[in-house]
Amino acid sequence: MSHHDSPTIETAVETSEPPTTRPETADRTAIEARGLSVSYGDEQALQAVDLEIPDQRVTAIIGPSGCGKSTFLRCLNRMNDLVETATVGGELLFDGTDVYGEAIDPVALRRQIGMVFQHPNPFPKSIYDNVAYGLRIQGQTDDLDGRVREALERAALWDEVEGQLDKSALDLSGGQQQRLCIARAIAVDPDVLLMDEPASALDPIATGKIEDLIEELAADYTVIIVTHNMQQAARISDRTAVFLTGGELVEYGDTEQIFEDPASQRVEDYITGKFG
Ligand SMILES: Nc1ncnc2c1ncn2[C@@H]1O[C@H](COP(=O)(O)OP(=O)(O)OP(=O)(O)O)[C@@H](O)[C@H]1O
Repeated sequence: MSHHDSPTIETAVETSEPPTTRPETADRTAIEARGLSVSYGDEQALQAVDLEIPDQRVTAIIGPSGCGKSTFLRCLNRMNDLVETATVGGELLFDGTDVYGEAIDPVALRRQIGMVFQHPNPFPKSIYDNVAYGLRIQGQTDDLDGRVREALERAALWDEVEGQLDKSALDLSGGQQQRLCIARAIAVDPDVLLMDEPASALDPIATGKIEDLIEELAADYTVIIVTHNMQQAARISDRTAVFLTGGELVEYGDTEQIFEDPASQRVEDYITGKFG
């Protein structure tokens, strides 16, 4: 731990505004990693990560390319199961239950821990059918219209698509497609939303809408976002975890503290753009 004599670190971000206005209630832990390690074959991608992620907050995962951000995210809903060479060690608890324990059904887990990807990936179906998809699979078809509408409202898309739900999802703009993917993810009422660079393929206006939406979603969901964009992490997250090369979690804390007064010199160098 290094200490700074002067608080005047020139960071690349503007952090004078508090990132959220949500009431500060005692944080409940939604996800806890204890010594979580991941390797792909011989290559270690995460090194014994200890991390407690609070419920109903936005947690940002930042760090340079290849530092294991996506790997960490993909552990949380066991997407790494789909990578043959991946081995996972240590412990990962979701609401106190071992995510890699025998009692866990990965399909059921992914219903509780939804995911939104970098590039919007709606199905080549209507707007309605995209949102209804998971609900139909789960047999939750009573008041389907109402549920579809509610998900679109929560994803801040309803006003733009009302009256045209039969239109193909592929005819929407990129930003609308991403909000549709968020609607599709929240329609099945998950607890956690994982977002892997959800705005990096979007223009600034569409990005702003996604950022506003993410802050709103944290009222109901635990949101974990991987981003390359430090200003974005500073704007929308409550907590920030900084991973550095080799899959090491170097620092984790309140976003304001991480950006204004990081404990680690390496994190300060990364945030101020000295590398990465
Ligand atoms: N499916 C895979 N098979 C083998 N190696 C992988 C696989 N996925 C990731 N890796 C390796 O694991 C390390 C961490 O990758 P990961 O994608 O988690 O990093 P990241 O921080 O998300 O990177 P980026 O910011 O570039 O998306 C990298 O060295 C990467 O090459």
